[in-house]
Amino acid sequence: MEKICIFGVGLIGGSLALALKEKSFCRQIVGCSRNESHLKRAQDLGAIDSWTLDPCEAAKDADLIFLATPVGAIEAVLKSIQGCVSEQTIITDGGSCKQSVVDAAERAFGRLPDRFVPGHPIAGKEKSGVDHADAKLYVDHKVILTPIETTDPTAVAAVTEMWETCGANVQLLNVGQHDQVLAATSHLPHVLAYALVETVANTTYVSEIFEFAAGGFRDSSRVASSDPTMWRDICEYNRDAILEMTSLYRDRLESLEQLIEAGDSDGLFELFSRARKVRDGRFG
Ligand SMILES: NC(=O)c1ccc[n+]([C@@H]2O[C@H](COP(=O)([O-])OP(=O)(O)OC[C@H]3O[C@@H](n4cnc5c(N)ncnc54)[C@H](O)[C@@H]3O)[C@@H](O)[C@H]2O)c1
Ligand SMILES: O=C(O)C(=O)C[C@]1(C(=O)O)C=C[C@@H](O)C=C1
Repeated sequence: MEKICIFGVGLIGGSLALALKEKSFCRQIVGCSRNESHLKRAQDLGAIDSWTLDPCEAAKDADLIFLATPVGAIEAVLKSIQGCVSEQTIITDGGSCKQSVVDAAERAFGRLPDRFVPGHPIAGKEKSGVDHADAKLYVDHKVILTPIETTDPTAVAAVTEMWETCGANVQLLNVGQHDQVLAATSHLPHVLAYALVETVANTTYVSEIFEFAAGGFRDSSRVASSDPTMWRDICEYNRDAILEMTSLYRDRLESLEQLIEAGDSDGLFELFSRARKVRDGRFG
């Protein structure tokens, strides 16, 4: 490819840029966002060759555009390039929920462009910004693409090749499946981690709790250090699937509370053993 354009050169966009540069996947990578200092930093770190604050300037002549802003900004970005992007240009994204991105693209273009390939790398960190970008972030991680019936298969193949160049394994899912599965595996754990830290932060012994916290609290709360804008947007744009999971979780927590309250040691042992078996069976 000649030119790749990345909107939002933070952790996800910056990591993609670094990986593609390492493999010489394209001749030039152009960054675009609203924040000049982020773009300058991305250029200093060697993630992008050049940058502009003008979306049309960035998108013009691009072979591929990657959207790596928070999901709530995707519609505005698409609207800003809608009149200046070639029909041949492949557009893809890394947003954490997919129905909202498909809806945003339909609103921006009037219909989902055939060469728009919704995507989501299942890799990341609780740190955001290009300073935390890493060329190896996607190695041996899955990337989910959620094309619809009208998506051009050659665009899907090109996006697949791009991710495989970064060392990722690409899999296809439909949009609804993606949003439900990710609500369970990623969005619920983040909501729980934020709630856990909020719970602890409002207890009397908060300073002692942080002082004496070892692996348990650190591991369970790690993702509460994630970017609040990103997670605000995900909760807004995958609302229904997340609420379904929080409701199931609340029921399970209540059953657990009842077992503890009743001193039901057999019940507790069975529940913990079942959960451990399920987790060990998949993650070892
Ligand atoms: N962080 C993760 O672990 C992770 C993993 C997979 C997918 N994602 C998704 O990737 C996307 C980016 O996340 P990130 O962690 O790289 O965030 P980040 O904060 O590191 O980077 C986001 C970038 O977008 C830019 N930006 C914000 N609003 C913009 C706008 N209106 N127009 C143009 N640029 C704008 C910011 O300047 C920033 O450089 C999000 O949609 C997120 O849901 C994140
Ligand atoms: O490892 C982490 O810190 C992450 O939060 C990564 C993680 C996840 O939940 O697994 C976060 C959001 C994504 O959209 C994909 C990956």
